[in-house]
Amino acid sequence: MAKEPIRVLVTGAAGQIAYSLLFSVAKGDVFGPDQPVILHLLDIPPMMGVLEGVVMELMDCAFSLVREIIPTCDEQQAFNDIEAAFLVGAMPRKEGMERKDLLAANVKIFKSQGKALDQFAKKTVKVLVVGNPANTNAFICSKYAPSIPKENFSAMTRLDQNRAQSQIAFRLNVPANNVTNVIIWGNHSSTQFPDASHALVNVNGTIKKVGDCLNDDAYLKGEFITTVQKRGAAVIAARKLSSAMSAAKAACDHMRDWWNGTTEGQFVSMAVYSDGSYNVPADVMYSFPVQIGADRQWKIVQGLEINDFARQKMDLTGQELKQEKEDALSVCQD
Ligand SMILES: NC(=O)C1=CN([C@@H]2O[C@H](COP(=O)(O)OP(=O)(O)OC[C@H]3O[C@@H](n4cnc5c(N)ncnc54)[C@H](O)[C@@H]3O)[C@@H](O)[C@H]2O)C=CC1
Ligand SMILES: O=C([O-])CC(=O)C(=O)O
Repeated sequence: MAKEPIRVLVTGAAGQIAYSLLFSVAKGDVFGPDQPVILHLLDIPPMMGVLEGVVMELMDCAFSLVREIIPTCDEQQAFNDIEAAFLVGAMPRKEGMERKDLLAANVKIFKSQGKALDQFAKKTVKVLVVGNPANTNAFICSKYAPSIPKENFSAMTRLDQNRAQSQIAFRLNVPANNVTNVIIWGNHSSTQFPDASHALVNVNGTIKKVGDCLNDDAYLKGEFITTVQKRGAAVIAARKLSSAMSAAKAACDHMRDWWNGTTEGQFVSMAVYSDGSYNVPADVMYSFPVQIGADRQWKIVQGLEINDFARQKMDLTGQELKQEKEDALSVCQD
């Protein structure tokens, strides 16, 4: 029997990331090749002309899964009855900025959209925040949507995970998906902790520890971490625009795994509501390794060994999240 269409929202729909993201969602890469979608596309009034062009192109792709396209600048219409939301719409940073410098400009968008989620979306909606500073925007969004479980909100650190996985895969000369279980801890910022100490690699059919194959502790504790931490800034310096194709790919990977579940024995990183696991701060959106079942509920992977090196890095990024949260709460009170 044919599936009923689901309503999927993409905000910032006239922007860079959405241009790649919409293609993949419409093609069936996220919700499955047999899942029809009704696309809700939100942007601000001055972008409605550009959005019209995006709608034309989506139509011209002749995707069979797209049942309806709703371009709008009205939050009620955008959030009405949605089952999944990609909250991308926000200002991107420019060269020389940290992502938290966007907080004052962007966090109010997520306060308003939290309220809209609360009022109009399905209570089971899965929300992925991409707009920066993503963790703290997701925290605010959830705070203003008290009728929706906190577990339904997440922020994107999958791009960091993909970057980390790819750095290792190129170094070991294996395909990117042969590397698994790299972890991103904490904030999607330059304090994040990319951790390869639990990572595995499939070498000609044999699963080995990445650390044993690379045999280069100095790299994994040094250049590997800083490359991933600074990759967003490096893309901006080169492109004069922030990453878009790779951000869209990561958003698809994140939502696909949330919707369909993770592969047995593997975990992925998502910034989710922290319960204080691993003694990191609670009540912030902290990126953890998670596993997801067919019920679409994520669970933080427990019991991983944390050494002193990791402890210090996990604490540092946790402190930054606590500070960002305080700053965001005071912006929202204005
Ligand atoms: N979490 C992550 O890994 C990543 C996050 N980002 C962030 O994603 C965000 C979007 O990036 P781009 O698409 O490159 O930016 P962009 O500037 O190309 O597009 C953003 C779009 O959002 C729209 N917008 C602004 N306010 C809005 C509102 N209240 N409601 C709906 N739409 C609104 C703008 O009009 C624009 O069309 C930025 O904050 C960027 O820093 C980017 C890459 C990776
Ligand atoms: O660096 C930026 O501002 C955009 C972003 O979040 C990333 O590429 O990771």
